[in-house]
Amino acid sequence: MKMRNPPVNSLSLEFLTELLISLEKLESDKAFHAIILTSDCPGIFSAGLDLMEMCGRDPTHYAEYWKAVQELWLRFYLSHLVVISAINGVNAAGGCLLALSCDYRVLADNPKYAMGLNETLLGIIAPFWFKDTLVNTVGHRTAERALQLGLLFPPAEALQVGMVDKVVPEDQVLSAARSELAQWLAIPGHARQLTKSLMRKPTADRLLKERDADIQNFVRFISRDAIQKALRVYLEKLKQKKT
Ligand SMILES: CCCCCC/C=C/CC(=O)SCCNC(=O)CCNC(=O)[C@H](O)C(C)(C)COP(=O)(O)OP(=O)(O)OC[C@H]1O[C@@H](n2cnc3c(N)ncnc32)[C@H](O)[C@@H]1OP(=O)(O)O
Repeated sequence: MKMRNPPVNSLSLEFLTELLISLEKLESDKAFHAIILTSDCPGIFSAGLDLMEMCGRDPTHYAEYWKAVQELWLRFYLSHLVVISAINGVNAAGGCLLALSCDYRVLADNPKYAMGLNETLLGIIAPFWFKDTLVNTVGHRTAERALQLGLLFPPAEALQVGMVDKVVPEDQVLSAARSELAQWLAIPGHARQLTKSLMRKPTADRLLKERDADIQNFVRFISRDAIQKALRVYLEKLKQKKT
């Protein structure tokens, strides 16, 4: 599955919906057993959630958007397919969450390709299920430091903390993901799927139980004047970087 939403694969509502439909199609076709998730945007895996979806819109839109974000995470996190990410670019916040929801992560060895949950740098907060997904991957202490500081880890550090499983030269990201896949596909499917569910269901259930409250909380938070201002300032900084 190659993500293509130029220029930065930001996860707009439309793009989230496309990803969701693609995933559902693959999951419902018995011929498919695995997905390699990668990017078609040079140098960028994903810039995360689309800030334009969270800025200057009305509460109904925020609620619709957040429901789609939740849905995509739940589907990827609990997918019965083997999902491996071949991370071939910088990967921030919501994009990093997508990669963390995969079963295995291969990252291209380029110092520019940092990844992490950098929400605090924008003046916003990673929701509890972003946090849980990170804790499940790197452990509590590393996650606590990474989340508070909004750290984006370059490849060597991402490997060291366990945010990714393998770092390989850039031209080998896909082949390394394919080689890894062979090992996962050699395991009896039902045993692997049930084990995945056993490991992940408690984390997903936390959100499933509180889904509506989580949406309301997001809408309240993102609608605050101070948060809207912080997002506008951040977007403006991104634009000024060019001049
Ligand atoms: C309880 C409440 C909880 C609230 C939780 C909300 C959770 C949010 C999670 C998120 O995912 S927030 C998004 C975090 N993402 C980032 O911080 C990444 C921002 N982007 C970048 O750092 C850079 O763009 C890049 C990815 C490193 C790429 O750099 P590059 O120099 O190649 O491109 P740019 O010139 O910066 O960007 C091109 C173009 O795209 C726009 N853009 C970039 N990122 C986003 C984005 N996330 N959403 C929307 N638009 C984005 C950027 O503004 C440029 O636009 P222009 O019109 O061409 O100037």
